[in-house]
Amino acid sequence: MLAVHFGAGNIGRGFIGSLLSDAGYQVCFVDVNAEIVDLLNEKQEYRVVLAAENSEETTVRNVKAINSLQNPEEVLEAIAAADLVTTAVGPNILGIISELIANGLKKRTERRNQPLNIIACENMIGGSSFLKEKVYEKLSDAEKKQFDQCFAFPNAAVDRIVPNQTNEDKLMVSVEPFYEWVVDRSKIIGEVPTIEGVTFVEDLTPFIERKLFTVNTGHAIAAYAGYQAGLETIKDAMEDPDVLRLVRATLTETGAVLVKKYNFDSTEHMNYVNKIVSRFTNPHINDEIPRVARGPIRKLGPNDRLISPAKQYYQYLEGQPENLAKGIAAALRYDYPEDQEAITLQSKVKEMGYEETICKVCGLQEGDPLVELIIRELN
Ligand SMILES: NC(=O)C1=CN([C@@H]2O[C@H](COP(=O)(O)OP(=O)(O)OC[C@H]3O[C@@H](n4cnc5c(N)ncnc54)[C@H](O)[C@@H]3O)[C@@H](O)[C@H]2O)C=CC1
Ligand SMILES: O=P(O)(O)OC[C@H]1O[C@](O)(CO)[C@@H](O)[C@@H]1O
Repeated sequence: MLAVHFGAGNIGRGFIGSLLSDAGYQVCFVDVNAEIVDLLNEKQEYRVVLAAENSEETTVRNVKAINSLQNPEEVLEAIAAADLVTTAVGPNILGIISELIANGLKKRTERRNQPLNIIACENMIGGSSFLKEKVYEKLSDAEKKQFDQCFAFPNAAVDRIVPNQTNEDKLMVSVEPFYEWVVDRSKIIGEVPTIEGVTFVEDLTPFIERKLFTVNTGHAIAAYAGYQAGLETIKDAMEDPDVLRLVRATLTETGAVLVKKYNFDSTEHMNYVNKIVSRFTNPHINDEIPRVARGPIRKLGPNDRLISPAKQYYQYLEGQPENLAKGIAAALRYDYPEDQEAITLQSKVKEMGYEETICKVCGLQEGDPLVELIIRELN
């Protein structure tokens, strides 16, 4: 069995590639990082080490890689032969890889009539659906019909903290022990793949919202508030009483929305929140704030981890999401000079002021109570 995985980065090697290899797939990574691609082809294996007391280590074997900049034709061949395609490249890159995926799938339809699932493993709602849209933009109406018969893009939620790696062994990845990979079974075409560690569910929405509005909201708040407090790592941020208080208060707000919307058991949900807060404070993980804060414009988007739960707070509850607004204000102030989105965000603020920036970046309307609440926090 062959799995073609786009993105041999932290989550690609440290999570998706590792589970797929354990499930018996040969994993063919596709990446633009020549050093990583060459090393993967040279060694054909890499180490995954658990960031925990016992530093348990496993070796992921039977892997290879293609440099999509140098050998795009090879990528098309791999897609034509694949039993599964997955991605972990970042939401902004999905549009870029969609051309190769479209062409690979076209090649496949010329060769064989075998169904294929393409699963985007990104921190976003509807990642695979978005990738499908981008792929379909490149097709004729007849090709779209043909693709509908053969290919599916089930959405997924992936959760494992894999910080940026600074190991001497460039392929080795240090990962937290916890992981969760949930896939929308209702959209799978053909046989449901057997991958230990993947949970297939009929309705993904509660899972992805629970994950995005808890792990990712909490992490983002720790990062943006921690940055404003002059701190360097998530661990430092979580040790700061003010940041910790804000993270917990925010997760109480998102938790209240989730419990109301999905009828979750509130005690169980609080246990989930506590587990996540303890993951953020894992002493074996050195997670720098700029990694977790990266891409503030994306993270401030209307359907992402900060604005979406804040909007839903008004929909499902009484009162206002005061703490989410504090976190959003910290995100709007994020000015890390090595983050291109932070630079763009700050130039928008300079040019248009906060109100217009919030409306444009967060997709909110002037006069919306959430806009007013955020502005209050910024003053
Ligand atoms: N690191 C983590 O803990 C988690 C990350 N994610 C999600 O996984 C995705 C990837 O994140 P990370 O692995 O942390 O990032 P990363 O930066 O470590 O990995 C991304 C990889 O994609 C590659 N890439 C960039 N452009 C490409 C292209 N055009 N074609 C093929 N490969 C390309 C990069 O060279 C890099 O190796 C993101 O959507 C992130 O939100 C989800 C859960 C956990
Ligand atoms: O990968 P993104 O969306 O930029 O955000 C970083 C987030 O991803 C994670 O790496 C994994 O969920 C978290 O550590 C963090 O909340």
